[in-house]
Amino acid sequence: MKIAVVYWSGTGNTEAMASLFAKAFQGNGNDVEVIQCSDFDLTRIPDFDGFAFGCPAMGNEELEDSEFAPMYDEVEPLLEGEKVILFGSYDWNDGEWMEIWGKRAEDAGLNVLETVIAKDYPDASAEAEIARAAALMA
Ligand SMILES: Cc1cc2nc3c(=O)[nH]c(=O)nc-3n(C[C@H](O)[C@H](O)[C@H](O)COP(=O)(O)O)c2cc1C
Repeated sequence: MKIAVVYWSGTGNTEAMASLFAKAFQGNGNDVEVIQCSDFDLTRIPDFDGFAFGCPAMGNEELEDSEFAPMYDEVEPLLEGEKVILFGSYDWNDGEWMEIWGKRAEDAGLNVLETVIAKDYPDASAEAEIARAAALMA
């Protein structure tokens, strides 16, 4: 498969998760492109068979609103039935933003294979969770 890993990261934690996803996808024999969200738009969708979108909890349990959310709002309606994994880092809450995001994506008809969250920088257990989730993209 050709997989796009599309992410936003302010302080590098979600970026580290994106790198771990890329490594895991590649280890499973996929072609991977890691793309900053501002470089991704709807014209790129046909290039890929699967998508991993990464964004930390921002605002008040929200997606980052200046770069990630505008991109995601544009592409989500065009991803019906597509395989996606959603991931991101958080800190002081309990991951509610990802529950909201996952439900939103399912309601839009995306095939959400898994959601993965990491508190701050991804630790060894987050890395294992990423490897397990990445194997679902097949
Ligand atoms: C403006 C701002 C808003 C945030 N809002 C939340 C939040 O609503 N819930 C939460 O658990 N963490 C929140 N955080 C913490 C970040 O999600 C956390 O630091 C995360 O690891 C950042 O990921 P990054 O390094 O990929 O930018 C916020 C951080 C910032 C700077």
